[in-house]
Amino acid sequence: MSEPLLEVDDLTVQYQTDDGMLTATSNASFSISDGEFFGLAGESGSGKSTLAKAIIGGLDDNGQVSSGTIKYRGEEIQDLSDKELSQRIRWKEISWIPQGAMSSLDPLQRVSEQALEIGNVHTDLPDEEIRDKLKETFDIVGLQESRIDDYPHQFSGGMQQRAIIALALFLEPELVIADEPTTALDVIMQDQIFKHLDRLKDELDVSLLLITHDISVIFESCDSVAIMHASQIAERGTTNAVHANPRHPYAFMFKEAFPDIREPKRELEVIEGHPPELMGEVDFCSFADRCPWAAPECREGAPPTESAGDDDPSHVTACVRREEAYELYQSDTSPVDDGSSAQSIAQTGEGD
Ligand SMILES: Nc1ncnc2c1ncn2[C@@H]1O[C@H](COP(=O)(O)OP(=O)(O)OP(=O)(O)O)[C@@H](O)[C@H]1O
Repeated sequence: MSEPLLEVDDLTVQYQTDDGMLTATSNASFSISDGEFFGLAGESGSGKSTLAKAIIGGLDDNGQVSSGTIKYRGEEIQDLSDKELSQRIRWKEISWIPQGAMSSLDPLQRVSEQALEIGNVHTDLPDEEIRDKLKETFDIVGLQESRIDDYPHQFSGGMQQRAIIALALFLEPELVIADEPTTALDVIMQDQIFKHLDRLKDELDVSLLLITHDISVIFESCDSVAIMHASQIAERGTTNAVHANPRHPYAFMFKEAFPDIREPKRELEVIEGHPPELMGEVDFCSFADRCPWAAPECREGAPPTESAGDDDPSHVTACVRREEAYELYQSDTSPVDDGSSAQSIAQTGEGD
């Protein structure tokens, strides 16, 4: 099998705070292949943006990769200097659409001028070639080539977002990291953006790391998915396997918290409680306090990441009760409560 494009292995990222070390990402592992669309989902504060920033070398000054590796085409890049990352990796190999990117467009500069600035820093290409590349990408994201010299305010919100995607793509990177690229847009605009992302897959063979709190978007547009809760990857695998057969309580409850076009209309799940404060090492399941099925061992060590037990070898979950939790959940949410509900098991301690 060919080497993955990006391989994140056992990655822990921490921030120095006044109260000590905060762990934002704990022992995260996943890989992305050429042309693969990979979705990273989880609620706010789960560590998604931190992972993205660690990959691109854009952590805040108080952040650090404490352990683990990030390999790009087999080369470890987590310790590269900012200069090396800028010269060799950023924009040309991996580009990044940060959260709130719409405000990152400079209102005083034409989009083409912003592209020239990026192109001049990261490549030796002549200006005319940079402009040509931008025109080609404008076309792919559904903007008229003639509009590369417009100012951002001459575009609608959805068009601005597509201009940002064009800026992330025009140097033909292998991997685009898009952090909540459609959050500020209405549903129709979101839909248009995702149609254009599909074209990227077909026409450019680019890989995508799509970060969003909205897992329904990932189920519609990605090949694989990882679901994060409070620094830990709870579950990951192909989108089809995780959609059909979620094993981690956070994975299935989170899935049920969003509408799903593949399924009949239903009430949306509400996940009670809040993620814990993660000071120091996360040597327990970070979902245990919110999980109705938590067993004592969930708090006695970080749960090992193990096969979810289906046909997808990449489908893994970090739950010690992975074999029974979903059945417990279903019996709990079924209309007839026969006394074996998850809540009653959690309350009586039976079944542990
Ligand atoms: N510079 C920082 N200093 C201290 N803590 C930080 C810093 N940046 C992020 N954090 C903390 O790290 C944790 C993970 O944050 P992160 O932004 O990576 O999560 P996220 O899943 O991307 O959330 P969101 O979708 O809201 O951006 C949170 O507890 C957050 O408060």
